[in-house]
Amino acid sequence: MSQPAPTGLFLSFEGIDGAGKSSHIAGIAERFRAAGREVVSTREPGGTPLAESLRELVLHQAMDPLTEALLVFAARRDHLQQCIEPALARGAVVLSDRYTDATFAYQGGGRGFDLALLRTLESWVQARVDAPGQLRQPDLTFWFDLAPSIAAERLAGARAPDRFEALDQAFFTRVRDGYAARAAAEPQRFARIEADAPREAVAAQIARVLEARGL
Ligand SMILES: Nc1ncnc2c1ncn2[C@@H]1O[C@H](COP(=O)(O)OP(=O)(O)O)[C@@H](O)[C@H]1O
Ligand SMILES: Cc1cn([C@H]2C[C@H](O)[C@@H](COP(=O)(O)OP(=O)(O)O)O2)c(=O)[nH]c1=O
Repeated sequence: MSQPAPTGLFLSFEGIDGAGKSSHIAGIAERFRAAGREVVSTREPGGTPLAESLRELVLHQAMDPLTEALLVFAARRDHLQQCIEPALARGAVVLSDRYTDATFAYQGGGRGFDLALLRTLESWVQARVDAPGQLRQPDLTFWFDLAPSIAAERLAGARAPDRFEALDQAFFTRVRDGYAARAAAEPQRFARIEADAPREAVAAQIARVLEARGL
């Protein structure tokens, strides 16, 4: 008798720069490993050698908004094909520090790039081979929501800013609005985390979301 296909799980972590998402991913990975799951921790742009090269360009080279959008989607395509899809097919838990919601928030909201064109790129890049007509989207997205003024205070002096982190609070207000619009459009997929809470309280919110979903 053939075995049923393993069930992978795809979680993404989103929010403006400095919202605190990277601080919690290792703990979540540990939770799933302790439950016996294979965990693949990855990030966007990045997650494969080619996509990491594209990340360097996107974060550090000046370019026009269309070039930026095409590069983040090119990186995502390679990441999906080389890393995410094989991991999900093995039944692994994939934890991705950012995914496509970041493109809608940063390139769409922040840069003001045409959302219809982003949706077209999304439909090309994320088309599923195993499920025709469906796009590869996370099963659950944690949105670390935080006022841009607090994020800026956290990041001040914490690390050298890249092309995005150097932008002003008006940019991050538009990025936050971009996330809010994506969350409103897909409320079942999104879990909004009040990220201005202390670290332990943020971790407790995350644990409650996972428990509520039986994860
Ligand atoms: N809940 C929190 N309260 C205060 N500072 C935090 C909190 N979570 C993270 N930080 C700090 O804020 C900065 C940004 O956190 P980080 O996890 O790198 O954010 P992100 O990955 O969302 O950009 C780091 O210096 C981190 O130590
Ligand atoms: C995935 C993605 C990221 N970005 C931006 C958001 C972030 O500013 C940056 C990636 O940085 P981030 O993942 O926050 O890494 P770090 O915490 O190490 O700085 O890339 C986009 O503009 N579009 C995208 O599609």
